[in-house]
Amino acid sequence: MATPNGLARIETHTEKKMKKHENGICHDDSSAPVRAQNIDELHSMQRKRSAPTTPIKQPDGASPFAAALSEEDRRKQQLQSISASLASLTRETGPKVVRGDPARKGEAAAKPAPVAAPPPPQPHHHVAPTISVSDSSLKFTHVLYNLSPGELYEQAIKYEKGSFITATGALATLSGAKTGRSPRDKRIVKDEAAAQELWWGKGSPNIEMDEHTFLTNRERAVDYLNSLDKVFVNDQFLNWDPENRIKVRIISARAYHSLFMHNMCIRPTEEELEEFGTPDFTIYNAGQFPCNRYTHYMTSSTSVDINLGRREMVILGTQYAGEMKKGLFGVMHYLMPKRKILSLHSGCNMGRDGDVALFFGLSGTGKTTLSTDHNRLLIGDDEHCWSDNGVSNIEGGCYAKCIDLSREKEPDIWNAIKFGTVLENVVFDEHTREVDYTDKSVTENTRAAYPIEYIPNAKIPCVGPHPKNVILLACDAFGVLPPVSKLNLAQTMYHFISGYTALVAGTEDGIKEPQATFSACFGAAFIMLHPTKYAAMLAEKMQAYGATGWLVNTGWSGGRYGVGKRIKLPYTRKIIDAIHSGELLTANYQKTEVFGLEIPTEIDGVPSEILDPINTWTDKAAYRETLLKLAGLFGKNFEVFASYKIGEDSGLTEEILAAGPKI
Ligand SMILES: Nc1ncnc2c1ncn2[C@@H]1O[C@H](COP(=O)(O)OP(=O)(O)O)[C@@H](O)[C@H]1O
Ligand SMILES: C=C(OP(=O)(O)O)C(=O)O
Ligand SMILES: [Ca+2]
Ligand SMILES: [Mn+2]
Repeated sequence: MATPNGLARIETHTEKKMKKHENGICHDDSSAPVRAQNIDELHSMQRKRSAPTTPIKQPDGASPFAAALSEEDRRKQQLQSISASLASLTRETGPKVVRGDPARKGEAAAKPAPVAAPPPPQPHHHVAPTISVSDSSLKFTHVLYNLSPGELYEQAIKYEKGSFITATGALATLSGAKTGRSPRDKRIVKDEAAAQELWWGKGSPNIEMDEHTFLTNRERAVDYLNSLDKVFVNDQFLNWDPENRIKVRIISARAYHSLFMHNMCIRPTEEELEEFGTPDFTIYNAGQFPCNRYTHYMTSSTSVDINLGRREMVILGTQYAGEMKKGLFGVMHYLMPKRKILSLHSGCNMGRDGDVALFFGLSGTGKTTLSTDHNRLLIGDDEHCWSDNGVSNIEGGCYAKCIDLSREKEPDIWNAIKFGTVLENVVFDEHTREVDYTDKSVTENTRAAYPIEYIPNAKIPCVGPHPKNVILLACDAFGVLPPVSKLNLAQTMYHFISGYTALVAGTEDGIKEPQATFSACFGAAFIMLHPTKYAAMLAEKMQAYGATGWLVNTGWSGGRYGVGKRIKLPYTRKIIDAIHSGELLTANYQKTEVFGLEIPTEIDGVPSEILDPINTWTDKAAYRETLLKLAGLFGKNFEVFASYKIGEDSGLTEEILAAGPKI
């Protein structure tokens, strides 16, 4: 049979099966037609109704009817709890919250609003008189509760400008004007307890604010969130140690923030969600809305406020998602030491034989990169606890830097950037959606946030035995620290308290060039107590469990920044391999001048000449001068710690003081 253009007509498989009816019309009745009467009905068939969030536990003999009621009660309780979280402190009730997407009309919104719970007790007298009626009590706030990544993708793409799906399925988004943390805008309420317990004053990250100002900002955030059609609520956990798990609630305005925390915190199972109850800590993220400069203490339009007494954190004026995860980390730095548990700004992994290593270091020094090791099990990349039971990850995800990311050098991180992953501030091809990881147009601090199970050899649950190696990472922009040194306990403490690195551009707002920084405990921005408190706990644990300390320079070699080059990642990996395997424990060592560091003379797979940095510098006089300059900076930085005792043992304090560089 020929068609008008002369080509033979192709007979399809279906045509063959078609039967000719009497009236001569063809029907393809090989499959039953859809049962929908119209398009709306067809669309409604596409989505299967979720089973109740939790399987209903039925006590013996209870009727299924009673069980169904309790499921409804449970949902009502959940909404009441969220309504209470969102309650203004100056109005009588919380907002009318309903579950579901306001865009999906006829579902949740049609139902009467549940009774709002009363706000939490008001501890302070300076709260304004109660006004019982306002416009906000006439509207509904839709709650999008613990949405799945698919649902959050759709919310982001529909409603948040700058949200796109990349070629590998990640959700690319923009964090707005802030592309890094704002440590100078982080404030802690200095109430009586906090005044006594926390570290205040010179060197401390804790900038004070009073309770009244906190409540002013909290009200600003709550009013902003309640003025929206919908808010996202995440109920999740922190800390894989079941005895010390913390329940967190994150209330945010953006699907981006909800998906970020979905990835970064521990995701509850349906059963765990059923028993969630009241959160231990709540974040109000109103990051798109600024704080008010007329408010006392406010010095910019950004404020990240923590109130330990109220167990709340308020974010105004920054959408950088890292504020949430690092804010909670600060809270853990307060809560855990109270329970004699050491909180650590470190990555952590474990060998197949159960040998655990910690990787301390400031932003950009390699915690995420080096703890993600194809030959070892990943426990976590950034935040851990060390208790009498061993180590546990605080988080449920990783937050990797993506600048210059390559498939060859970091295959596991590369492959984790897929459906579900949040990609912040990256640049991609408009059409192919291929990401250009070298592009710094938006920021140098481009990031990927993914659930830890996206790393193929993640250790789930993320816990492990006591660490064998404690690796201190420093990205030395001066290029004078050796690629690796073995430390005795006093040296480990000296370098832990010093927390030296070159702060790499981007992660903190306003830093454009690497610069030398000292950050106590490799995380001064997050610690709450005096650094010596954490140092004493670390010393005690390292001694008790016989861990060895190492100092690894992941920074420059052959000259300072601008002259030398960053040590090649494959060499650093070989060094780390030699630490894990035990090879470096038995190597030959020599001692460096000034810093008095023990450096190995040989490591498998690493050129021996780079092990002593002096060999890599052509200008030896410049090397010595730079070495002395850095030693001077260390000495000056340590002065403030010289008057503190570390632990019960004054002998250790003396040793630590003596473990620094000699000029
Ligand atoms: N020798 C090296 N060791 C570790 N990281 C390196 C090295 N050279 C370059 N890098 C890069 O430095 C960055 C380290 O960042 P990351 O691991 O995210 O740090 P952190 O988790 O401590 O903030 C990565 O982008 C990594 O590719
Ligand atoms: C998110 C951060 O972590 P890091 O850079 O240590 O990975 C940060 O410091 O903002
Ligand atoms: Ca990291
Ligand atoms: Mn970190």
